[in-house]
Amino acid sequence: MATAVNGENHYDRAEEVKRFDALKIGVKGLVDSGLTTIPRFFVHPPETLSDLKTKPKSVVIPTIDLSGPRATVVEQVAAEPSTSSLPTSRPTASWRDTLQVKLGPTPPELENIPEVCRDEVVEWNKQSEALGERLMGLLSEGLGLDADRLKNITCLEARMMVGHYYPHCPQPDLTVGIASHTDPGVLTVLLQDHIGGLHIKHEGDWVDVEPVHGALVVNIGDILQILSNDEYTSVEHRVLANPSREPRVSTAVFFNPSATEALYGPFSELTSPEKPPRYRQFIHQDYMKMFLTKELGGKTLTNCYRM
Ligand SMILES: O=C(O)CCC(=O)C(=O)O
Ligand SMILES: [Fe+2]
Repeated sequence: MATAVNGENHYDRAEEVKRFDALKIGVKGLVDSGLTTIPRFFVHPPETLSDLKTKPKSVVIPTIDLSGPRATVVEQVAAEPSTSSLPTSRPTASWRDTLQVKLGPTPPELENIPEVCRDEVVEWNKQSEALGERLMGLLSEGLGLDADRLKNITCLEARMMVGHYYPHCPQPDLTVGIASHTDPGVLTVLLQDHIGGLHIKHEGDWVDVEPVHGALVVNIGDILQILSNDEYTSVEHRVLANPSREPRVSTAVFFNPSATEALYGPFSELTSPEKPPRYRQFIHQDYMKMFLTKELGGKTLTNCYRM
């Protein structure tokens, strides 16, 4: 809504967002209503939009075959390229709808899941739990630690599944599907469909993560970067607003520690006088509170605890 203040157009963004939320139609509802221009509160600032038009660099993102010999897989996992630049948080509206389901150690609460995909959610919960355990074993071994090291500090126990729906965006140059961020947890297992639009930052450039049929995308999160004392680096990523007529759907399973009152910091086995810890220790629930209340003042979680 535009109201005249001192003869100038005053835009009350918070009020507009509130009115949109109250409609409870989501972005899909807007698109279904035949909208051809996007509401102003979805328009991102020029600093976000300027590099959307730069063609992403073509870099082959390695696909690791988990059925290969264990030592080879560990080597491949440990040698993964890391990103060098760090994002700032810019909380702005995104052109997508989401559905969140809390997973293990308790089973998903079925009443929150639309009936049409309950069986799939329950099955993917099982599969992703097993996959998460395998990946954490490989990532632990990649650090030269016991395969159970991450599991033993509860990194498998608090999982969250998020379903993203990115409908067609009539003005994809003015907004984003998800703004640039790093995932705050230990790791994320992402299943994307064939539409595309996911970018990661690699050596300062945006790189397109082209969908590979039958492959999952695994993101290192901020906690794993801290635990590994920077041996692994959390990956900055974003999703473009979807220009295609066909909606894009993705499912992310986030792995987080369940020991909310425990202290986390770089693994002591990885630090020494020559390799001092690069991060302060923190209590996990303080960390999550900072993430959820966005008290980061434009910093990433890794930057907050970096010494
Ligand atoms: O939809 C995607 O491909 C990415 C989703 C994502 O980055 C997230 O949920 O944190
Ligand atoms: Fe993410």
